[in-house]
Amino acid sequence: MIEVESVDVSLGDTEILRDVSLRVPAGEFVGLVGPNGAGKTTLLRTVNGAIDPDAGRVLVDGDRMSDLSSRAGSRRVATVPQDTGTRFAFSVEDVVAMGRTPHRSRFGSDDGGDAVERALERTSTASFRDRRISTLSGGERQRVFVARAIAQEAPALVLDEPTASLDVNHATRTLSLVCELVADGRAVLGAIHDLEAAARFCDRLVMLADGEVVASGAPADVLTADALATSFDMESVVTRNPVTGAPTVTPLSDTGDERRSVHVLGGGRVGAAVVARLHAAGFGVTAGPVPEGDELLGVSERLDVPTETVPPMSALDGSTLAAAGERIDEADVTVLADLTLTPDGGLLDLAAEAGQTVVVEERPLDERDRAGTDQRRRYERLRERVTTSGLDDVAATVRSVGADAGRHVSRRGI
Ligand SMILES: Nc1ncnc2c1ncn2[C@@H]1O[C@H](COP(=O)(O)OP(=O)(O)OP(=O)(O)O)[C@@H](O)[C@H]1O
Repeated sequence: MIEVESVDVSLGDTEILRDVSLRVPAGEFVGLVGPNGAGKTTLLRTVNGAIDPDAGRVLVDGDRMSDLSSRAGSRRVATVPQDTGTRFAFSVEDVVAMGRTPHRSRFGSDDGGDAVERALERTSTASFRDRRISTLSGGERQRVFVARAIAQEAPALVLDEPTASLDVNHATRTLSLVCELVADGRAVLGAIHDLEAAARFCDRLVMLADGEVVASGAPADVLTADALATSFDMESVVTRNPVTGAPTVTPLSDTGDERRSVHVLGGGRVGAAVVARLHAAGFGVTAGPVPEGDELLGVSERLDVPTETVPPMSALDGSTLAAAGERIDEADVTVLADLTLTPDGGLLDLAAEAGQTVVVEERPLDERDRAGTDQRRRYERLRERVTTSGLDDVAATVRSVGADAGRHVSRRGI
């Protein structure tokens, strides 16, 4: 168990960490996220005993790190550093064997058995065991340092950007391996820049900004658009990864000059993505009507996109339809974003009045179970009328919604 209690750290004249507290119980993987310069590396170096805090304390398995000798400290905490560059011409096997140093007696004996062998196997580095570490690629070298940390057999592990130089396959394998080490009962604290990977593999996240903990808890509670805006100074949309269920952060670029105006009819996941894309691309966006609680509303509130709402499950009344109709009239283009076919067809009537229209669908129409035959026919007729001329910029922007999510985007519509 790693316990960080009200730690302050200054380096030179600069205060780097302020009143930082966190706990990593055995069997838990806690991810440290935050912008460059937030103090993640400094915190990890305080946890592994390389830096003594000016105030507060770090305990590992109940003992204060600053009270332990460096040998005893290394038996408690193993580290995978951010910079794995080395000037020395050690072999891979030598580097992994260094993990055993804190376990060796004064006479050089080590009762760790085949710990080095097992670490080489687990990290798939055995095949280049005799190579000089300096001849490996950055990613291969990083795996060797993970192997060294495994060979160290310490109950706590700190990782500073363990996947920074790894390709997507090795990054996933390395983090899966870290999860196995956690399942074995280790306490792991890792700084991870890749927010999606952090959300997927970590049990909890701690967000650090400007030397302070600004959020901590389950990944979905920490990776909110608000917290990301405050800490990383960026607008983003947070959705769920359809495969892993973990939060996915999509940073939005600066909007620049406003382009043409677009009204988005529809909602849900596709509608939310369409609004975010169009807004990011600089279109003047309006949306609605959508039921309160719709996924689109979360995005439009975040981005200040004017959006009509109706109570959930209620029929669309005349004034709501009239207000939405006005928005459509004012817009240059209307996007039907996975339009739900409401029984009363109110949205279809609105869409039918729209001038230039782009259709984005999550599923082909014939898979829609909620649509009655009449609505389907009207929707099909609507699609027949969809214009494509002059829509290139809007269509290109929303087409990527379909491509990104691997979904169907109506060819006829765009
Ligand atoms: N020895 C030092 N003396 C003074 N300031 C330092 C020293 N080492 C680091 N800093 C500063 O402390 C701050 C935190 O650095 P740290 O490396 O801990 O951040 P980080 O969150 O790990 O950043 P990154 O994501 O870029 O790796 C930075 O502003 C850095 O410039």
